Amino acid sequence: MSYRVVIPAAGQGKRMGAGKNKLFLELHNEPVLIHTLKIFERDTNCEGVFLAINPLEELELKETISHYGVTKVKGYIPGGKERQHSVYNVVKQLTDDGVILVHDGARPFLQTELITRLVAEAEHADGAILAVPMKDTVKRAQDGFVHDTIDRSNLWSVQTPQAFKLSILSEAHRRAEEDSYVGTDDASLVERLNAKIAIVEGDYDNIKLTTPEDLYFAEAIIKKRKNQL
Ligand SMILES: Nc1ccn([C@@H]2O[C@H](COP(=O)(O)OP(=O)(O)OP(=O)(O)O)[C@@H](O)[C@H]2O)c(=O)n1
Ligand SMILES: C[C@](O)(CO)[C@H](O)COP(=O)(O)O
Repeated sequence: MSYRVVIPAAGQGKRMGAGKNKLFLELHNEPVLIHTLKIFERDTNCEGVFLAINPLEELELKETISHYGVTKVKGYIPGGKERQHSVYNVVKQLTDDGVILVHDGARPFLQTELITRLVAEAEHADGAILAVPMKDTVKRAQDGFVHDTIDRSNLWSVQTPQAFKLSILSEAHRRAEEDSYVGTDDASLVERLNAKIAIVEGDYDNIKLTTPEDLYFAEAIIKKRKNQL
């Protein structure tokens, strides 16, 4: 099943502390975003990639993408204040209902077979998301003290991609904007439509590069995969 992918790539990378957009940081001599884009470049089911970007980075981005021979990027759309606004800025530009994946530019280790499984699940629900079972105990705190422990048997650590039909994703964002609701993922907006969203078990390699420690994990994942070749 073919799909298009929206990649929010307009963040500032504040928690990474690199003083620039973390998607330009290099992993084994290639920018993080190129690692991510190559996932979709080699997936024949991907019809096109639409990027939410910082316009100030557009020239550098286009030169980088051209240098690495990435051909599937069909749109460079200015991002917004929050990730949600960046995604919606792109979604508003898309036409023709079909499956849309939203995938963080900061998640460069997605495996193609998970995309295939996710898109298949999205066919039979209002959407589908990748997630992995929570490994740590989760507690709610209040004023610096434990308030309660949340039963983690039904808790998932949510990843991207998240897959939806364009019509549903667009309506979810429109409604959220109308209600001034800001969520941390697209599924939380679609949930507000009382939608049925399938969970597809992802893998723990599909990390989001957020803080400096994640770069160590990234090096280890790349080394592991090179050894598997
Ligand atoms: N206004 C924003 C914020 C984030 N993103 C993108 O959304 C993805 C997930 O966001 P996050 O990991 O939070 O990235 P940053 O916002 O850059 O990180 P920080 O919050 O530490 O600044 C990233 O690919 C980021 O580039 C975006 O397109 N527009
Ligand atoms: C969308 C996401 O990656 C799912 O876990 C996460 O919510 C993004 O959070 P961020 O703070 O915008 O990186």
